[in-house]
Order: sequence, then C-alpha cells, then structure tokens
Amino acid sequence: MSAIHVNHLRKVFKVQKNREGLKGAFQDLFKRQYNQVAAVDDISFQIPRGEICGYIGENGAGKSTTIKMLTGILVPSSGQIEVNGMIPYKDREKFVRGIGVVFGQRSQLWWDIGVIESFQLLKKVYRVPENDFKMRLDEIVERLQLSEILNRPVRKLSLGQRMRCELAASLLHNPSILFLDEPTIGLDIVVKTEIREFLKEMNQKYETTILLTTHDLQDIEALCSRVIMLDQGHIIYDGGLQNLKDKWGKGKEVHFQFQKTYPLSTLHDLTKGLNVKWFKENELAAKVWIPQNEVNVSDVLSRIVGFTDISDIKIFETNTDEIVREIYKSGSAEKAKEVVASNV
Ligand SMILES: Nc1ncnc2c1ncn2[C@@H]1O[C@H](COP(=O)(O)OP(=O)(O)OP(=O)(O)O)[C@@H](O)[C@H]1O
Repeated sequence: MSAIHVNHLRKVFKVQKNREGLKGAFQDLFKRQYNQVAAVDDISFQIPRGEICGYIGENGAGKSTTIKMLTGILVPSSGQIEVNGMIPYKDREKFVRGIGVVFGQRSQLWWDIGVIESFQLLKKVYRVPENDFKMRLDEIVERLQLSEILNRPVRKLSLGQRMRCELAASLLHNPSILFLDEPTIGLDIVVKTEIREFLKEMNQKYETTILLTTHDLQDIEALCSRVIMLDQGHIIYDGGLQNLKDKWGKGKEVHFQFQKTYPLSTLHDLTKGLNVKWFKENELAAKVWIPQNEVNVSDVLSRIVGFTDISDIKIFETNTDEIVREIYKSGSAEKAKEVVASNV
C-alpha cells in the first residue's frame, strides 16, 4: 500500500472580483462578482512508503494547496486522497497522529513559552506515551543539538534554531509521513546542510516517507530520488531526478586555461568529428560545449591534453536549476526537451 495516493485531485477557490473605479466599488457593495481559480487541477500520483519525493513549482503553482489537502487542512473540490490509508479531512484526530508537518513560513510552537513546554504540549495533543516521548525526545535533542535552547522561549531563537525545533516538534510522535513546506527557507548553508543530513537519517532509520516542497533545488539534489513538478495546478513532470538530468540536461562545459594562445580553428581541428562547440573567452582561455549523451568528456580531453599547453581545466556539470527553469518556461517537460535540443 502506498503512503500517499492522490487521484484526479482538484481544488477550486472562489476569488472576489473587484470592479474598477468608484462606481465599481459601489456596485461591489451590493452585488459581488467572483472568479474561479483552479489552484490544483486534476493531479494524480502515488508515493510509496519510505520515499523522499520533491514537490516543486514556481510561485502560485499549487504546491501549498496540495500539501494543505494532503494534511487535511483543506477539503478538495473533487478527486480522491488517501494518506496512511485514511482520508485526511475525515477522522482528524487519528489522522494527525500519523503525520508530521513543517511549514517553513509558519510556526507550530508557542511563541512565548520555552521550547520544551511546547514539546510537552504537543505530546498531549498527539497522546504520546511518556516512555516513547522521552526516548524520542532524547534522540532528537541529541541529534539536532537542542539541549542548550530547550528552555528558551521560541521568540528568542534564531531562524536556524527555530527550524531545528520545528522539525523536532513534527517528529516527536514518530509519524510515518512527514510533509515539509519550504523547511530550509531563509537558512544559511550550514543549517541547510544539517537539516538535510538529519532528514536523510530519519528517512533511512525509520523509513519515514517525506514529501518536500522547496524552491531550493539543492534540497532536491541532496534528498530526493524522485521529483514531481507542478505548473499552474498541473503536473508537468513526475519521475527520477537523474532521468530529468539525463534526458533534459544540456550537457557539460569544459573551461581551459592555456599557457599559449591557440586560435579557435586549431581547437576545432583537434576535436574534428566530435559534435562540440568552442568559444573563445580571452587570449589564453577557451571553453567547449559538450552535448549530453552524444560526446564523452574524456574523448574531448584526450584530444586537447598533450597537444596544447594547459595551465588549468574546469568541468561544469549539468545544472538542475537551468533544466528546471527551462521546463517551467515552456510549461512541459516534453516541450523543454525540444527547446534544449534546439539550443545545443
Ligand atoms: N485561500 C485561497 N483563496 C483564493 N485563492 C487561493 C487561496 N490559496 C491559494 N490560492 C491561489 O491558488 C494558487 C496556488 O497557490 P499555492 O499557495 O498553492 O501555490 P504555491 O505553489 O504553494 O506557491 P508559493 O511557492 O508561492 O508558496 C495561487 O494562484 C493562489 O493565489
């Protein structure tokens, strides 16, 4: 049985239309007009137990609306959802005991009381037995290095400290599914790395299923084997991250720093027969563009090294950011593939 099962899910919001001018405002007072916005428009997917899946999309794509439906905060307009074998907006008490949620922009901790008191309250909310709570708390406090800040009120914590406490709070009841909505937003790279390591560990140790919404593709690279990409309420890609790179990656760029000047024609001659493109950077530097799956970097290097005097070489890998941006721009993974192919 999958941890999350979503079938033809839709959420339509009714948004008030504001008519223009004073007359319009007056008319609005008596007769309101509304627009329908389909925030999530007929999406289907399944997430097996123990998977970490990235859920990405541009602002307004419908990510948070999906997470809110999956966690039972919003009721779908149509379609079916099953999370942990339950319908999230029904049987709330039982349902929330099986999930953990972190909204990076909102806190589940009480602002003015000590962190440990918030944890004690959550223990009561989730009805966690004392022994289980103690074991779990000890493990998480040690792993996330929270002992120094447990007695501080949340309002006095730095963002990084607060996010570590939010994660701890979401895991105290040992949920089998964790929903993370922008968990690393605004954090520095050190805290981001710590959080990613911690999540990886929890997933491996407890087989926690994780659905992760983020704008930081480094989160996805570090954690997810699968990514679901959303655009205007529709799924435009659902598959492996490596597959995305293999199929839609633009290729590699190798930058050469030479000790002498080599004209472009010489570099072209050296790589004759290989489908690569050379660009001159300055008198002593040039870069070569190597399309994915067509030419091996080692073939190019073997033709250049030994025939030229090189002082430095740098290889730039496929950039996930660029692939994803291209896909967002074109609105579908298939179209992006065509765009990328025509650019190479
Ligand atoms: N309560 C609401 N009432 C009306 N419209 C809403 C409501 N919540 C979301 N929307 C609209 O639904 C669409 C999707 O919003 P949602 O917050 O799910 O996007 P998102 O992908 O999470 O964006 P972001 O990355 O900016 O958080 C947007 O057009 C938004 O304006």
